[in-house]
Amino acid sequence: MQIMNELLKIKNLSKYFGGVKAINNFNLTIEDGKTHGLIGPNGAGKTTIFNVITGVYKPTNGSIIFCDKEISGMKTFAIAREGIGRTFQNIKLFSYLTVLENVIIAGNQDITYNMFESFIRTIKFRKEEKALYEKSMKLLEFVGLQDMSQKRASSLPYGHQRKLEIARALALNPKLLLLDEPAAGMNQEESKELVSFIYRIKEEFGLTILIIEHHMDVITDLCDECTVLNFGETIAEGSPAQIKKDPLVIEAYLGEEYGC
Ligand SMILES: Nc1ncnc2c1ncn2[C@@H]1O[C@H](COP(=O)(O)OP(=O)(O)OP(=O)(O)O)[C@@H](O)[C@H]1O
Repeated sequence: MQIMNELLKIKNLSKYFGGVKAINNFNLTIEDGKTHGLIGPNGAGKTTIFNVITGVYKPTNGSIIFCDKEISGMKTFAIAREGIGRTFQNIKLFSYLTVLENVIIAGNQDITYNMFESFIRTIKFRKEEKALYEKSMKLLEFVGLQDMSQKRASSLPYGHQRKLEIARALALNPKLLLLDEPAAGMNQEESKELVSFIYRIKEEFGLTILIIEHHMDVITDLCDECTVLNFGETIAEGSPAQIKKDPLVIEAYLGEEYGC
């Protein structure tokens, strides 16, 4: 029997905002190399799960083990350094900086020189700056934005801003990538293109992916497994084909047209 590595293990996770139980006793295991979908109606708690995993919120209860290490309660930058990158439902970029500067800032964790070394421009400083520039340009090339490297981030069309956000997440050298509704606002053709793009990223960077998405076609095409949430609790888990047949999921989320 093949033994898979558990990259992420969430145990009995809860996050309450006053009386609102945004997540209640949530459990999830993702094996290395898999793509896992997180779906459910608006307000089900999906983004809160991303925010707790990435340290934006401290959990009320529970544990998050990433690469055999407890990360719940750690600061956001420390969690990113452990190897978790993310994109946001509402794109978050430094809109007044250039496309290249946005990626360079995200990749800053590779830098080891100190302020004095940068002030006198030591060989170490110049070497690391060059490496960071080259890495950032390579990432931009990978996502197809190399010709726009000097443009302001805010001037890019929406689809390109999404790709820039992914390049920024990749600059962190993640093992796990969290994608929050990457196909939001896309038509069917654009979402198909996004699916191929995500497959390409996965292969090139050897990533494991947790994705929140309302487009069921994207979930079906990409995910090995999915978890369906409603009111902060898991109502179903399984392959996309299994959950599409689940009466609870049809009732709470998908509606009758998905029922098989
Ligand atoms: N900072 C906060 N303060 C208070 N309540 C919050 C906060 N963040 C989220 N919530 C509440 O937690 C619940 C889950 O919200 P969350 O944004 O995680 O849902 P979601 O499944 O991501 O929804 P959507 O699909 O609309 O993005 C909602 O009731 C929301 O109002």
